[in-house]
Amino acid sequence: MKQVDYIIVGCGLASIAFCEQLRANHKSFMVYDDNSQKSSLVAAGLYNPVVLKRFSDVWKAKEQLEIALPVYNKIEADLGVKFDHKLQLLRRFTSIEEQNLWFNAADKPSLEPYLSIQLLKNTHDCIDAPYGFGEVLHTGRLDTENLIKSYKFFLKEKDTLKEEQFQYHKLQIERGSLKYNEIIPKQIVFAEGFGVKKNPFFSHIPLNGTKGEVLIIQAPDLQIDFGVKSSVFIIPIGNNKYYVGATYNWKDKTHQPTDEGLDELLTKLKTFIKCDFEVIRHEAGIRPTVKDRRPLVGRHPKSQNLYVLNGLGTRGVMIAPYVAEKLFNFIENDKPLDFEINIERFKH
Ligand SMILES: Cc1cc2nc3c(=O)[nH]c(=O)nc-3n(C[C@H](O)[C@H](O)[C@H](O)COP(=O)(O)OP(=O)(O)OC[C@H]3O[C@@H](n4cnc5c(N)ncnc54)[C@H](O)[C@@H]3O)c2cc1C
Repeated sequence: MKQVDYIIVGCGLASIAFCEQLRANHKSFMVYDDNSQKSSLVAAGLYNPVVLKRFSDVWKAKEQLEIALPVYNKIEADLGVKFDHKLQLLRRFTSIEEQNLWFNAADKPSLEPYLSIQLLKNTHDCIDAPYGFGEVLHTGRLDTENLIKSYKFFLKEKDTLKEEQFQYHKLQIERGSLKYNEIIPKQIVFAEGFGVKKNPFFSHIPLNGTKGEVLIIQAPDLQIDFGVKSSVFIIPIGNNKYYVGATYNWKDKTHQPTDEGLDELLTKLKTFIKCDFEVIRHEAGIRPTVKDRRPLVGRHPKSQNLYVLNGLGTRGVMIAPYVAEKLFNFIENDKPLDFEINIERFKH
């Protein structure tokens, strides 16, 4: 038998952020991951404090970035791997009206630090952008695939990762004590993303799930070192490769990439990219989205030592460290959870 402070189910962005809380506070833990969900792996990993469709601010963007970036930078330092890449991000305008909306938004105090008031002209032959671009400031890309692979390796070396399915029916709960196979944890945090749908303890939480498909393309003539947001994102990832994404599908909950997804991405991409390219990867994942667009964090209504950390939606990179800190302080320091992230907000 092995006693640990925590079991964590899942090894995506939510789990990694919570593990970092545990490491910082000298708690022992064991992580289970079965590779059943792909959201964190296929994510573009962008962190960007502005909703670029409507030019509005992202919920608690400043606070989240202030917490998130030091967490990722600490992991980089501890693991000796670089994941956080600063990225210049340009919003392609499609009309004069859109340019005007941008400059109006840039006047708002909450957006002023993030929207440059310079109109950038297009100087690249391979891009069609007659109305130019606006630059979003303080943006970057977390290489989530590299982060997760490296983090799993790091956990494995410390014998704190089991690459297997957590089987809910094997969890024994007796008079408040937990036992799972040979592990006796004080608490369990479930961070399974869309996989929580199979979790009998938290299957009631209102997680919708939104499938997203993405492409990696090879485009030697494109030669850009900045990201462009138009009807889709195109983001340079090195060696003439670019990440293109993403689709939003609320009905299909499978992980398979589809012909429809491919068509949609290519059609949108070709509206503003004018050079040849080759698709070298096509992938899909399910974002753990929630109707009110807020995370799902909290304690099981009956079993006091079971917790959930989920609902990171379309912005897991920025939100994960923020909610992980909130959950840790709730469990260990009795700090109440904000109503807007607490699963109790859905109690009737
Ligand atoms: C196409 C796409 C693009 C995106 N782009 C961005 C972006 O640019 N920026 C951004 O911030 N966010 C982006 N996101 C959203 C982001 O990916 C999510 O918010 C985030 O990854 C959710 O992380 P998670 O850890 O909650 O869930 P997941 O990443 O789904 O991780 C859950 C983990 O739990 C494991 N698991 C589940 N059940 C079990 C079980 N029973 N036993 C063991 N393990 C289990 C799974 O294998 C998985 O590893 C994107 C998502 C998609 C799909």
